[in-house]
Amino acid sequence: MSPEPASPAPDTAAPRRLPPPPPAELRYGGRHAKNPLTDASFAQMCRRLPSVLAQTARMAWVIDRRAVLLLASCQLAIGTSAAVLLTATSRAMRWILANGEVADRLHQALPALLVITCASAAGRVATALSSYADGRITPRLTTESDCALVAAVCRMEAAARAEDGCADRQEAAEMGVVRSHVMVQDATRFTAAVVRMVSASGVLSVLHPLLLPLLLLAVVPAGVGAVLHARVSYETHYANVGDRNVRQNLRGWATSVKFTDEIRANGMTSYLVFWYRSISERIDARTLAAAPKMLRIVLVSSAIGGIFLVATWAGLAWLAASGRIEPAIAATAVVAVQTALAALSQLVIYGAAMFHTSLYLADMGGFLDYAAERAPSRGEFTPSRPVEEIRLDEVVYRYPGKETPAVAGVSLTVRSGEILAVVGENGSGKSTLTRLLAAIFLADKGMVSWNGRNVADLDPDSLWDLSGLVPQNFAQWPLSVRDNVTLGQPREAGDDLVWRALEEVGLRDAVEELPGGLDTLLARELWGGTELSGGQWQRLACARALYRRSSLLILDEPTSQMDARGEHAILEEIKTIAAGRITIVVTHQLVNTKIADRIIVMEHGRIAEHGTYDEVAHGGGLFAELLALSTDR
Ligand SMILES: Nc1ncnc2c1ncn2[C@@H]1O[C@H](COP(=O)(O)OP(=O)(O)OP(=O)(O)O)[C@@H](O)[C@H]1O
Repeated sequence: MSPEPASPAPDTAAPRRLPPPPPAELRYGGRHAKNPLTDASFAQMCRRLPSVLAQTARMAWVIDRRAVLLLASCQLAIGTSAAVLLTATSRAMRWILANGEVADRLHQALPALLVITCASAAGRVATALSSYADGRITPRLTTESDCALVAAVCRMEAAARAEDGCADRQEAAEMGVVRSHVMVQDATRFTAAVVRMVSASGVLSVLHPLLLPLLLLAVVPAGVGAVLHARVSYETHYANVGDRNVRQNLRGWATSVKFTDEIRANGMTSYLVFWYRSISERIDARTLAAAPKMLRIVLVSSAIGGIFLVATWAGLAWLAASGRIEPAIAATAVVAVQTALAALSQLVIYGAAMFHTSLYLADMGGFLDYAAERAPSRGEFTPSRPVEEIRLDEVVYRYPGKETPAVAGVSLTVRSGEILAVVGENGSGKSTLTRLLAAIFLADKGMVSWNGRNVADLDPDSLWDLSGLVPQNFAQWPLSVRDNVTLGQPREAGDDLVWRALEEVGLRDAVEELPGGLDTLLARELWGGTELSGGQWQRLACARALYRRSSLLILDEPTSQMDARGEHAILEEIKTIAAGRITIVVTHQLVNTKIADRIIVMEHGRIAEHGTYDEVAHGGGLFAELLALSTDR
């Protein structure tokens, strides 16, 4: 007897591990937008400040006019109190430094001292009121910017979101929202500094014309330094946009409860931590590389400013020592120089901050314009109800950046009451076809029409009012069960319709068992939330589409996670309600296509076969081959 052939030994030796690959290098700079700093000169940057101020004022004015008026009055009060304070100081000094009895001199100086006290108090009150006004504007300003950004992204054409660089632009725009937290505060402090500086300079010029130019020379280098500093900082930010976008995305995935199992059971934790750290360190490296440059800017500008400041004090000492100004005037000049110096420093700091903010606001404004240009610019016709017929004529659609079209010349007509099944191998264009049928994408070539009218001429909101879609990757909204079904569009019949939709997908019992019934929050990661199983979530996604009772119902792999009972229930329901609507079912479960009146088989973006179940199952083509493979076990 010949020996049994030895079966191959199981491969028990663990393959040698290699170090994980570093995260891909992503660069935003220059490819998708122009760095605004490339050609910006210092003068151009300074010229930008009034427009930033005006932009801030305009944005704030829309939000709270009274608070803006209060802010403006406070700035005026702060400036006036500074001027009054300096003038009164000069008067008080004259008496205090005069000859005579101390009591007499103090008595004479008393009115001026009282004015100083009142001016200081008024200045403080105005400062307090101005931060109150800022507190009234800033939160709403940030909310407005944030909401504008979210709305712009939500309203863009779906196809535009796939454009190269769209996500990076969006990430850059997010920084504009972050900076809107400080823009009013920076603008307020900047204008307060301007007003205070003007008052102090006025007083100083009156005291001696030489003092002001010297003082300006002391602060201008700091101003140039601060703006150059902001420029380097923004350049670093700009270089980091791409990496920050990816990091932010990966952070969401790595820390989401939804992927906990996959990350752990596939041993991915260390890689994710390594990946996150690597990309963070790369961002840090760019930031740190800019630090010596920033240090040089600060040191050089401070040194030049310091030399001029010493010259200012020396000049003042010389004027006093040579008797060119009285000691009382010299004493006032000391206070005025200090005041003007502090105001100028603030002016420089907040001017640079505003300039810095203006760069981020420009990114945000740029993105909002970009998104507005990509908002649906379709016609305004309202589609006639119900949708009786959808027709595709030689429709072609290619994703941005792809060589070949995902749908490459499809002609098709579907009518109300019909169930159309779409099958085909992965990547053959089934989901893209459903996006074209639902007018989520507009055809690059050819035409999709609803009831004879080109979908490009129809108002998208009224059009989508007539459709219901269960996509392949449906959302698991962190909302209550009720809101997950109604998607924020409750009907007059109230919860009855919600329960009916849940019943139709066989989810009623499970929802009744939830602690809060329809009110249960479906988000385990949120306090008080609970979670459904994968199949239950899919049933809920189907319930959403059924609840809409729409003229067009599209189900893309609606039962892939369901048990046989759930799948059967849903297919039965689809058949029951098919009479009043167009139903499109995309599926890889070929047996499920038996419920369809017609089947189309997609291959490389085209319809390869087309007919009833019996016709395609026995046609000897791709469908028959796939069917045979699905039963070959
Ligand atoms: N957002 C996108 N951006 C770029 N290309 C895309 C995008 N979505 C799909 N594609 C490409 O379009 C082609 C068709 O994809 P589609 O999702 O329509 O296929 P499908 O038949 O639904 O596949 P599956 O059975 O895997 O769901 C594929 O080559 C795919 O890579």
